[in-house]
Amino acid sequence: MSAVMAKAHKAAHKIKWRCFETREQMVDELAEACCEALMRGIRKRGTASWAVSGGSTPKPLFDAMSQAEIDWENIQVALVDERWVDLGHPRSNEAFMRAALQKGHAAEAMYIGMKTPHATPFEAVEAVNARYAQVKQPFDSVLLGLGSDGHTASFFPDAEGLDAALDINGDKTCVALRAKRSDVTGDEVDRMSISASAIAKAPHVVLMITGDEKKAVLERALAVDTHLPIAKLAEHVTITVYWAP
Ligand SMILES: O=C(O)[C@H](O)[C@@H](O)[C@H](O)[C@H](O)COP(=O)(O)O
Repeated sequence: MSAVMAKAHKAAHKIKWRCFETREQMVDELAEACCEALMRGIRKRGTASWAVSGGSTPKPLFDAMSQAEIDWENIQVALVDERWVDLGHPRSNEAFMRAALQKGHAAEAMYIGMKTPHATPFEAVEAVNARYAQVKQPFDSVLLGLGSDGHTASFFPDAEGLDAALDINGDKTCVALRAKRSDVTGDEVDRMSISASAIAKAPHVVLMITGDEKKAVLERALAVDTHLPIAKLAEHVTITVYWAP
């Protein structure tokens, strides 16, 4: 690749890498960065909001954050995205968030989930946006994850609703999607997600990933598979990647 092309490639996304030798080091640094972003929000406007993802990767970060002595009483913790299942379902992101984070000092925060009694997220989207209108916007910090299929938040490749979800000029905080069924989605193809435009307004957006496979997925998405949702989001949003083996 020529130097000019390499530069053009580089300019096409706004990803910053922070690579660590161990997961413990990564979690320490990321917890500090999230605390700083939330405290900055509190200093400026009295309250802060943190949008968090499900998945297995954030668990140690939630453990660390639950012990952080920050002003949790003035912090709202909301979901980045949700599978359209009830709180009692084993794959509920809200249940995971509450079990992993709503303890220790972080028990004092206010927690906001996405699921409503509506049959589908498309029917629920107005109600969920009304709920999220109570959450401080823009989010002071957004924690994203990455799937092996290149999805982040609930921006699944080829999902119904994906174009609206990725519209950087969109005016909705929350959007409904229906993913194509895959090994990654499992049965839960119906989704609610915060939108790319809501993520883009946040001053602190991080993507937490571990292991060589996820790193390779991200590198390939940014360089080759640029149609994948994570690459599309990174065209418009400055995202700091926290990676450890
Ligand atoms: O709603 C979901 O389907 C999950 O939350 C999902 O988006 C998850 O964040 C990624 O697939 C990464 O998952 P792991 O952290 O388990 O690898």
